Amino acid sequence: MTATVRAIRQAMPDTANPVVEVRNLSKRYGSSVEALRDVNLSFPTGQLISLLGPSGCGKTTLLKIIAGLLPATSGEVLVKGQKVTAPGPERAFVFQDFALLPWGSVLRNAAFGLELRGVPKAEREAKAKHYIEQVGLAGFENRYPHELSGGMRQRVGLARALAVDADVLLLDEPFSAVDEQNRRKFQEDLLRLRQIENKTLIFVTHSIEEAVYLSDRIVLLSPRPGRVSDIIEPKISRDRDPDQIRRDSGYLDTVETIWRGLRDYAD
Ligand SMILES: Nc1ncnc2c1ncn2[C@@H]1O[C@H](COP(=O)(O)OP(=O)(O)OP(=O)(O)O)[C@@H](O)[C@H]1O
Repeated sequence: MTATVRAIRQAMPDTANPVVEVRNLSKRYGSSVEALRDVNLSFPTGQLISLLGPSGCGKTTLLKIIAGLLPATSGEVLVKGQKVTAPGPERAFVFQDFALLPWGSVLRNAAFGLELRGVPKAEREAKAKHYIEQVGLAGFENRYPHELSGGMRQRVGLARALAVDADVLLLDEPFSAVDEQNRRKFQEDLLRLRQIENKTLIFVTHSIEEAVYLSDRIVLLSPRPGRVSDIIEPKISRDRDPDQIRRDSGYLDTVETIWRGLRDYAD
């Protein structure tokens, strides 16, 4: 296949089949910090969408408001048409530090979201085992977090999020705490899981390359107060070798376009 990467700039986000809608969302911390201003977005079902923008532009704030972990100052978030007022079973949040229980085994940690929901032990462990296998940790069920590498801990966090069977996975810089090798491997795993699970994944990243490589859609936020400055859809045919994709001129052009847009905001 030729011309596999294409960047399309959209004047308006489309509204086809959105699972998450963000409407006129603004967020202030106290009276002095205006984190987000009038953000409007729609997140189509089954897509992988990244939030990209300069440090402090409100990416994590936006993710946490969608998760229901933080209240908006004004505006609203709808998930499957319902207004968000708190965390809910249709959303799972994967924290930057994976938030694992140090005293819990891999199995207990992966099943923890289900444990909180009161799912019986046998049922939650069967589900957790399935996802432990899916994320490549079969055989490590009885290990503890301190016995695992950063990349493996990250996988446990992902298994936990997958096990609760949420429609939307919210990932706050899921790749930041691991080395480059694990980062790339985890990226491939996310793409594979996305194909078989049909979840909507919304993730925060600082890496332009990563956003272009992984995303169906990239939301670019302006410096604080964060507003949507652009939405870019890198059209990538992922049936090729990852290295080939990363050498594709269209991929590189998209990275360059975004970099030029963000360069002025770099420290
Ligand atoms: N609890 C808080 N109280 C006051 N200000 C806050 C709080 N949380 C975040 N902020 C401020 O709000 C702004 C947005 O923060 P946020 O963490 O959402 O940005 P970000 O884009 O995720 O940043 P980074 O890329 O550096 O992780 C920043 O200026 C931050 O300092």
